Amino acid sequence: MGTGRGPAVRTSALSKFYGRHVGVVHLDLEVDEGEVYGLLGPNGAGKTTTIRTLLGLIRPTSGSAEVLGLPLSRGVEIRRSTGYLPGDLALYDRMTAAALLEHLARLRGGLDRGRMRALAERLDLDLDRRVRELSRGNRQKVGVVQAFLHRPRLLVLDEPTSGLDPLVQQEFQALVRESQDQGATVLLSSHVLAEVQHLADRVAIMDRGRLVVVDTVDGLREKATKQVELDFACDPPPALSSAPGVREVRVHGRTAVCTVVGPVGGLVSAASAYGLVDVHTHDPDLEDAFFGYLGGADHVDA
Ligand SMILES: Nc1ncnc2c1ncn2[C@@H]1O[C@H](COP(=O)(O)OP(=O)(O)OP(=O)(O)O)[C@@H](O)[C@H]1O
Repeated sequence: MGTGRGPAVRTSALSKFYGRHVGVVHLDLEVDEGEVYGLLGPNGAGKTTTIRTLLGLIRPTSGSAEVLGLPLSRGVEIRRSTGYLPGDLALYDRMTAAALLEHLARLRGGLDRGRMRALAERLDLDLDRRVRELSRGNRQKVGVVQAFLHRPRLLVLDEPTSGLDPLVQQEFQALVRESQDQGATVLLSSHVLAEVQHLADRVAIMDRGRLVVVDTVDGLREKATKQVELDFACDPPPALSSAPGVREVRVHGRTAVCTVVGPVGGLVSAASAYGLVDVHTHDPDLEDAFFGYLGGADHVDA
């Protein structure tokens, strides 16, 4: 949840069309200062368009937004106070990682060499290699270091863990948490639902340029569908399909697999009158919420 310090990002009816093509439509977002906010959605949902618009890198077709209290027309100042990791990271590749990071830091007004070395060490990045010699994941680490290096008030991270191995992803998550502890706001776009689930206070789900829902991770979880497996001593009773929250029942021998929204208590007490032997539930993750909200649409390829 937010900290009540007011929004770090606020958009009002923000729309971006690329000619006739939809980028984002009528977007009303509010990210509180100090919160980690997840932007989730399938390919083409408009996450990158939203991010690039907020940083003043592309102009909205209509609507307005404020980032750190500044209107989008003050993009240079917005970018100076922001650590931005683009999804399509392109780096000067003739320099060593250290030289490139020093160069980028100077453009922002100064380099904390100790912090650069510490971040590189945590992410296991060799600063002395030329960028073009680095693997894709190691280049991504250079992108992560440059985003966090100047301890920005706002971090905007577009698909940040793409290409990072699981250990480095854990370190990245620790970095996000530390930044939040130090007061930073973090806007994080991702296809990796598990990553957002562990980091985000709130999540916005986008689809085809539109905001589908904004909720806390717990709120999404409550509304998500979950699978409940009920084992019976004899054939499962047909009455299960009319129990509270049950959306679907599939029967395999003496087991009924029920798709349920909300608490499972009603289903379990209905089942207990019919020789219920055992219950297994699978805790829903955001993937279930995601599919629930998008109606299980098959265009979702997250
Ligand atoms: N430069 C452009 N010209 C035309 N259409 C564009 C351009 N950039 C983005 N779009 C379109 O805008 C829509 C939103 O794209 P965007 O890149 O913002 O989505 P995304 O959620 O970041 O997707 P992904 O997860 O694939 O990166 C898509 O339909 C895309 O085709």
